[in-house]
Amino acid sequence: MIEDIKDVLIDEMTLKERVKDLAKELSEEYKDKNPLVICVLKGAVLFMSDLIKNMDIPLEIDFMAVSSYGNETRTSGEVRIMKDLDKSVDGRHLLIVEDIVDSGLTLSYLVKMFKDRHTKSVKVCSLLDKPERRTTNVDIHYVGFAVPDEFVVGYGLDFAEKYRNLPFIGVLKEEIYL
Ligand SMILES: O=P(O)(O)OC[C@H]1O[C@H](OP(=O)(O)OP(=O)(O)O)[C@H](O)[C@@H]1O
Ligand code: HPA
Ligand SMILES: [Mg+2]
Repeated sequence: MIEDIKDVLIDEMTLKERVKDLAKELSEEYKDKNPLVICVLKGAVLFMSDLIKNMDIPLEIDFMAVSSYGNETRTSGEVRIMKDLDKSVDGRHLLIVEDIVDSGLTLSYLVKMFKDRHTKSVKVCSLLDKPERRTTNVDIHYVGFAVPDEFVVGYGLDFAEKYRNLPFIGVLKEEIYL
């Protein structure tokens, strides 16, 4: 797989350090709120796991699967709920954990949906933010790293379900997807 990577954007050590810093900030913000921390599958699964391991506060977790990219490198423009939450969000402080915000479509859809479900608060933590690609405005309260307008993979992020298990964030060679 490494031969498909044009360059390593964020290495494993840098990821680990930044995730620890984010976890510290979030622990402060949510120490008395028993947040429901929602992992947006599949891409956020590695980030979520490392993040909550470093959060030394009471919290609960749940999972949501949405899909908008399928096997492409551009959003389909349509967000599909593939798996909804198991738990009620009524009166809860929600923290949505994402791997990347690109066009903003996925997240804006989720935030609106949760705000309509009588939550106490809804905030967002995304490992990556790709501001150059934004087409739908959405607040991201905690960001790991801003990335350039390149298709990135690794640490949970995929292209056609591949590369999620790379331990770093890398830029995929164009010839792989063009
Ligand atoms: O800001 P957007 O343009 O909506 O892109 C961001 C979304 O796209 C990816 O999900 P994908 O649809 O690839 O599903 P996956 O997490 O299972 O890979 C990524 O995990 C985000 O959820
Ligand atoms: N990589 C992987 N999945 C994505 C990306 C990306 O750069 N942008 C939106 N979903
Ligand atoms: Mg994906």
